[in-house]
Amino acid sequence: MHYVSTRGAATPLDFRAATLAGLASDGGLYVPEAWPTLSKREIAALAGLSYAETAVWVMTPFVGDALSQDELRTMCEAAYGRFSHAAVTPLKQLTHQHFLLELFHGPTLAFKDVALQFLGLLFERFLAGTDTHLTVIGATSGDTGSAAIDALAGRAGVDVFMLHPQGRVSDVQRRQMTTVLSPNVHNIAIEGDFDTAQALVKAMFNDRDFADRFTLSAVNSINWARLMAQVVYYFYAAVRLGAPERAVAFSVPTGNFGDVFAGYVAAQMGLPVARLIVATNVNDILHRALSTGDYSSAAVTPTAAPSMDIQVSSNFERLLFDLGARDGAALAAQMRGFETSRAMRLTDAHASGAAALFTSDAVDAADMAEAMRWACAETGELLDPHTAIGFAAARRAGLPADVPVVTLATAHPAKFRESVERATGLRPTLPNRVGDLFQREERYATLPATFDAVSGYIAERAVSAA
Ligand SMILES: Cc1ncc(COP(=O)(O)O)c(C=O)c1O
Ligand SMILES: N[C@@H](CCOP(=O)(O)O)C(=O)O
Repeated sequence: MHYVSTRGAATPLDFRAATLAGLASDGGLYVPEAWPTLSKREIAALAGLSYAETAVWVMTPFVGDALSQDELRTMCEAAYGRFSHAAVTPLKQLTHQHFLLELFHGPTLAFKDVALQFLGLLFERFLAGTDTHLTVIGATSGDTGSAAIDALAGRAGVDVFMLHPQGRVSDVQRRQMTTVLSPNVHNIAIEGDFDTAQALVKAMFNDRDFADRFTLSAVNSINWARLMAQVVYYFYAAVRLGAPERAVAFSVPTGNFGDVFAGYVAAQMGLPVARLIVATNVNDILHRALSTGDYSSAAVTPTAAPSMDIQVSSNFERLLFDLGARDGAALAAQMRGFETSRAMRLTDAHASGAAALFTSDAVDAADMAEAMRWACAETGELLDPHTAIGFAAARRAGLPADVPVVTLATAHPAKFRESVERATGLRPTLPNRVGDLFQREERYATLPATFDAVSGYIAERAVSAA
């Protein structure tokens, strides 16, 4: 399997090289040269398999010969062995039609652990026996950062520099990052929003001298391996609800469009997906794009669902590439225009292709709180603000009653205790596994949101390849 860039100009890479590279050298994102498919019989055979074994079968076609199947199995067992629930991502039924897929039983209590526990092991495996030292740079609106740090802290051959928007993540999210004091972990609070942090990360990748000097790599969903590992839980949930004989809909709280793009990949692989509901908060660029064709970015509004406070959704580029006949040169021109004007209109092919699978909705603060109250009163479940947005969109999507609708529960409610308590009157308790988070020492730098400040800080601390 080879990976091509959405902007068409970078050399195609195999799985190992694409994983280590993160972003393509032409500024695009890697996608498989073609979607592998699973037959109906192969999908049916996933029923009853453990999560780790499901992951082996879903990821094998993407990995190609970069790992033997036994190696892949050992890595999946180790990654998912760290989850606190035997099912890894359990399904919970809320009503006749609605289900929650709980993705927050990993070490840092959000869905990012599902991919990052695996990615940490992949980096270790691919670096073993080489003298390469990776400088991982990432941007987080709260959850990717802690999951990546948990997966990479103390690992040989890797330093991680994680940028978060100062004051715009919850206190639990911040502490999960800043209390990890391993020498290879470097937290940076930037004086700006998540979009600015993500743009700085991309700018450092696009500075080829800098990228080569420090052997940059990515843990955000710009890294294909992240998305590949997220495809697995769509299969895992759907076969439990009757796939491949029955189509299942998913409602996905969305910011950077990575999680829901993984659902799109599952559908391309042959999973019968009735609908993908893209649920945003008031930072609704994706809802506007999918409902009106207007992909134009406004200033980010801070909300109670801070991990989705995003107005430039990096993985949307992957969808545009696939729906636009994989014309990298045309997309590169379109993306350059967007980078200058922060505005873009979807083509007819983009709009009609997206409409075939995606529905979208933007959920405001009042409707989010109402979804939390309803779930608590009627089902006894405490939803975190992101999950509540997905659930609100799922309930008002109006899908036929015989279509099961699975809302991805992307974070544990205790990560957002204040918001949950405000809506429901109940304060979720932090699971024991996060321990004495509020007693630990914090360490992070605060920097202006400029390329020079951040790249200079990294250059002083990262290991140079030269
Ligand atoms: C808890 C939570 N829910 C939803 C999202 C949105 O996911 P994505 O960025 O993949 O669209 C994020 C951030 O990525 C998150 O941390
Ligand atoms: N919500 C994310 C933002 C980064 O998304 P990613 O999936 O591209 O890593 C976060 O919590 O950091």
